[in-house]
This record gives sequence, C-alpha cells and structure tokens, in this order.
Amino acid sequence: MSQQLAPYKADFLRAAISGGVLKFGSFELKSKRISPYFFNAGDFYRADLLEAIATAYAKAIIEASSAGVIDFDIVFGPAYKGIPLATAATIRLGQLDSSYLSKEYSFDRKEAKDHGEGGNIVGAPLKGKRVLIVDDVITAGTAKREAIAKIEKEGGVVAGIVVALDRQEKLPAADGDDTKPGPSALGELKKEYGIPILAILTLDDILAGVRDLGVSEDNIKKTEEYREKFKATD
Ligand SMILES: O=P(O)(O)OC[C@H]1O[C@H](OP(=O)(O)OP(=O)(O)O)[C@H](O)[C@@H]1O
Ligand SMILES: O=C(O)c1cc(=O)[nH]c(=O)[nH]1
Repeated sequence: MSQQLAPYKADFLRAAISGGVLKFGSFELKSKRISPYFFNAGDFYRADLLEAIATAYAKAIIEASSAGVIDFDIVFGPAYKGIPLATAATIRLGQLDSSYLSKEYSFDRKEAKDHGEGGNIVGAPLKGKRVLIVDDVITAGTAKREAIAKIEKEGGVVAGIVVALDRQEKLPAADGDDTKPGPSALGELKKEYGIPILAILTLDDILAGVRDLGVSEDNIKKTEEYREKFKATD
C-alpha cells in the first residue's frame, strides 16, 4: 500500500478492490474513450461497502471544511450513481460530527416529473443555498457541468465538488484528436467555476497502491499505458 495515502484513503482503496468496484477489462466511457479500468460506484451495494464509501466522502468533506476549503448547506448527488452516494455521505457526516446534523441532501431526476410534486429536484430546495456536489468519478467533467447548470437554474450556489476518483484525464479535444496534450477536466472546471474540487483517490494513488492488493501485472501495465495516453498536462 502506498505510504503517502491518508489512512482513510487507503481503507477506501482496499474496500474498492475487495468489493470488486475497481474493475479491469475494456470499458467504453461517457467520453467514448475505451479504458482498461473502470470504477463502478454502483457496485458499492453491500452495507459494509456503502459504509466504506460514505465514510471516505464524509472524512474528505470534514477535512476540507475544517481547513476552510469548503462551506456548504446541501450535499447534492447527480443522478443516478450520485444519489445513494450523496445520501449515505450526508448520514455519515452527521454520525462522525454532530455539527453536520443540520446539513441537507438533494438530487436531480434525469427526466422531469410531470405529476405529484413535479420538477426535477428531489430533497432539499436549492434556492439561495450553498450546494456541494458529491459524485463518483471525474473523467471529462461533462456530468459535473450538467449538475452545475441544474443547481444554478434552481437558484443554488455551487460550493464545490467531491468525487471518489479523479481519473486525471485531459479534456477531450474539440477537434476529436485525443493524441494532443491537454489540460485536466478537473483543473478546467476549477478555473471556469472558481470552485474547490476534491478527489478521495486519483489514478496515481490507485496505481501506486494496487500492486500490493493483488491486481495483475498485465492489468497494471495496460492501465499505466492508458494513463500515459490520456494524462492531463497539469
Ligand atoms: O467526467 P464526467 O464527464 O462527468 O464523466 C464521468 C461520469 O459519467 C458517469 O455518469 P453518467 O452520466 O453516465 O450517469 P450514471 O450516474 O447514471 O451512471 C459516471 O458515473 C461519472 O459520474
Ligand atoms: O468516464 C466514465 O464514464 C466513467 C469512468 C469510470 O471509471 N467509472 C464510471 O462510472 N464512469
């Protein structure tokens, strides 16, 4: 296990590997890139695994709040995989520190509901509130831009983003030529919106730690080659 990782991050990486959340093979991403590894947060479906990821988010959020990096009222989980993550993280925040018991949660629907309460936000109303987005992975930042637009449309103020994994990839090139160097999706979002973005783990953390956790040399090599091809310049 990598020596530099904070204990809660190392625990989280161990849970992701033992729970089969971090997979190796061939996966098409939202960005259309073909990746030899995939972090499927939908696989944190057992109580102990859900607790592990909720704990990691809550500790990252408490650490950043204590350092004055983030300040928020509502934890927001983008549909779909962000929903259980944000909900579980909100519960865990209150369990770990009672000063977080007044924090609220909210999430969006991918399609607006046209009956009952209607609309496309479920949970705490966002108007005038500082909203912290909790999501699984950042690759190209597309889903985060969509979530920011929805929150702002509801009158919320985005206070920051926390993801479980930063894949440290460059933005897809506008002309489709992915061979050119480019800035990171995370860095560009930070600059564009002036918000803090935290990641519990990065691809570098994973590659530094997985050898000790039984991942094969072949899978490590393919993932290192992918990192080389798509890594951001910053
Ligand atoms: O860096 P990004 O461009 O945001 O891409 C990564 C996102 O894409 C996927 O979500 P998706 O929109 O497919 O929704 P899901 O939660 O329903 O899987 C994934 O869960 C990440 O959140
Ligand atoms: O970029 C994506 O679509 C993506 C990557 C990943 O590792 N996990 C995931 O759920 N989505």
